[in-house]
Amino acid sequence: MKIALGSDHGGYNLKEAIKEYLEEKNIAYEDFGANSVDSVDYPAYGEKVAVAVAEKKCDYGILCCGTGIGISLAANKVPGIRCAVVSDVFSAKMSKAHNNANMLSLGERVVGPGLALTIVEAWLNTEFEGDRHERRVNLIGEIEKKYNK
Ligand SMILES: O=C(CO)[C@H](O)[C@H](O)COP(=O)(O)O
Repeated sequence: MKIALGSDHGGYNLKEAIKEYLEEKNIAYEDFGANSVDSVDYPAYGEKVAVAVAEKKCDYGILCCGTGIGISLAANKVPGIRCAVVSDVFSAKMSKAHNNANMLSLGERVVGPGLALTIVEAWLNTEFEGDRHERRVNLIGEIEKKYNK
């Protein structure tokens, strides 16, 4: 399993903490930046990570910005991406189990590092349940196709 990671300046420190966590767990990752807390614009980082996931260069993507919102909005513009902004463990599990989210987005200004890493662990360790949820996820894909012409 390989994880694509990205952040803006507002999520940089959380991204670094997630890198440490992944290293401890021997999970491979690729860091698409940002590379410091110097101010940058989040859409480029959301896009880079989303493209790596959509093109299957990485299995999953994890994004961080101040709230997790802006960078996820950018990622969700890339076809095939289902990026969930999450700040609790239940939603993290459900975003994978029911929504088959292939990307997770966290807000460094919203969740502390302890909770954020618990969310990452829960998300990575939850499987998509398929069945009726597969039908619904496919319907999301149909909407995407309808408007991406
Ligand atoms: O959360 C974010 C986007 O959703 C950004 O991290 C946040 O907007 C950056 O703000 P600032 O430039 O004031 O540090």
